[in-house]
Amino acid sequence: MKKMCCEVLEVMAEGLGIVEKNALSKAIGGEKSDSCFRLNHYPAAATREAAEEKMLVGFGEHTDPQIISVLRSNNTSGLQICLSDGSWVSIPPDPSSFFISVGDSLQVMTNGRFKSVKHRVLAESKKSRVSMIYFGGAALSEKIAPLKSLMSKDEESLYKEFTWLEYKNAAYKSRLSDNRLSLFEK
Ligand SMILES: O=C(O)CCC(=O)C(=O)O
Ligand SMILES: [Fe+2]
Repeated sequence: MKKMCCEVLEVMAEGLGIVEKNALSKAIGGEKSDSCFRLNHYPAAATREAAEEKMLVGFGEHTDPQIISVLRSNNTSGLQICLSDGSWVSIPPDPSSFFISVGDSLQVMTNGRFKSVKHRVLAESKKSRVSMIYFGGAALSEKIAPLKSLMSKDEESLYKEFTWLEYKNAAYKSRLSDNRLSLFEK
């Protein structure tokens, strides 16, 4: 999983025109990277009507605080992402693909060029959902800041300086749905 995260981040760095291939991936490639793996289980809604009528939330809306997340489920729907106009879009399950999302830390490292995606899970199916997610995070002491090699002349960081430990502590103290990055915006 870590290798896949690094490869995706290397492609993203290339797409941003950064010369140093591992400029983004080195934060999670090292031994001290604070990455973790999570399994979620969402029991099925009792009936399809219950799922449709009550819009049962299995995992409330949030952004992931780490750099990047890689997810796969047991081919069961439920995951939705929020578009910039506030509408929710269902992500079709795909047993042969990984779903990759940008976390808050990557938003900061790219000074807002990539945005962390707000998502949630609805228990909308009669089938129970199991998902597995690898969260690629930086070392606890690592400064999360825009990459110098990416910033144009006169461009300023949109964020205050903080370490991954500071952000993680703040994120876990806040409510899931809070815009947790706003605490660190300048
Ligand atoms: O279970 C899912 O599909 C998503 C869960 C999630 O967003 C998370 O664990 O951060
Ligand atoms: Fe998430």
